[in-house]
Amino acid sequence: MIQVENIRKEFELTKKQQKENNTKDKVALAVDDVSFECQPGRIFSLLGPNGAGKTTTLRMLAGILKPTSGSIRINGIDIQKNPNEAKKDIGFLTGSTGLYERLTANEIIEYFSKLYGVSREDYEERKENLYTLLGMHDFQDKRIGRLSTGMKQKVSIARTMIHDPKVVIFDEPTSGLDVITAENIIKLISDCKTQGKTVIFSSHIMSEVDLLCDDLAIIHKGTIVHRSSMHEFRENMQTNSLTAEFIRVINENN
Ligand SMILES: Nc1ncnc2c1ncn2[C@@H]1O[C@H](COP(=O)(O)OP(=O)(O)OP(=O)(O)O)[C@@H](O)[C@H]1O
Repeated sequence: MIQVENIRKEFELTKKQQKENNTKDKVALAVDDVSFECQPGRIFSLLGPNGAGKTTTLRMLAGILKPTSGSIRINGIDIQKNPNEAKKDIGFLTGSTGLYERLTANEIIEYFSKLYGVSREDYEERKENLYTLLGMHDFQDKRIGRLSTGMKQKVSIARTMIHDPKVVIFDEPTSGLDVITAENIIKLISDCKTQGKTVIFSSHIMSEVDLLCDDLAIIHKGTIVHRSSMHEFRENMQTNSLTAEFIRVINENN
């Protein structure tokens, strides 16, 4: 379970950033008073246009960024008070997940499984399942530096899942992937739900959200402008498609 209460994130702007953003403000407010809950066995989608605050929010949930104010609890554990404990339960996938270019996929997956204290038996079994699902056997011994963007994304996903986290946070999980791999990621996310994990992912692809999610929040300019179950969202639509409805909600809050 993820419980988010009134989180806010201000970034201090450098002189250069002030110039680039054409502002005299010393801080930029990226996330403003955001609250929501993600339940185990359900998939929550954080939707929003570019620059809405999705990545910033997810990075705070994963304990990588500190909120300026507000609180986040992962399975009841306050991530700011007990970061190490809370992070044991989290798998976080982001486009900027760093991979050591000189290591192979196998070396990276093994390294992270040891870091999380995964037993040899569990490691072998999970690795085999993930490699099969993601189609990773062919390049498992190649150095990361020689892999394509999509292959690197697969290694990042396997790395995120090797310790079998109870809470899974995916920042635009299918971005940059071919349709076959994207389908496999969708299957992986849906399997997480079956296994009773708490899943949150960010996206701006409505078809993906439609396929997967149980609950959604739409974020715009750092603020939550809609929050409901997917069922309620569909029931109350004022337009004839999910994409049109997403755009309508955004425009209404411009
Ligand atoms: N380190 C930073 N310093 C200053 N401003 C930042 C920083 N990181 C993000 N921002 C600003 O915070 C806002 C939210 O950014 P964020 O990356 O969370 O958006 P997003 O919804 O993930 O966008 P996208 O869909 O384009 O990835 C943007 O206005 C962005 O410019």
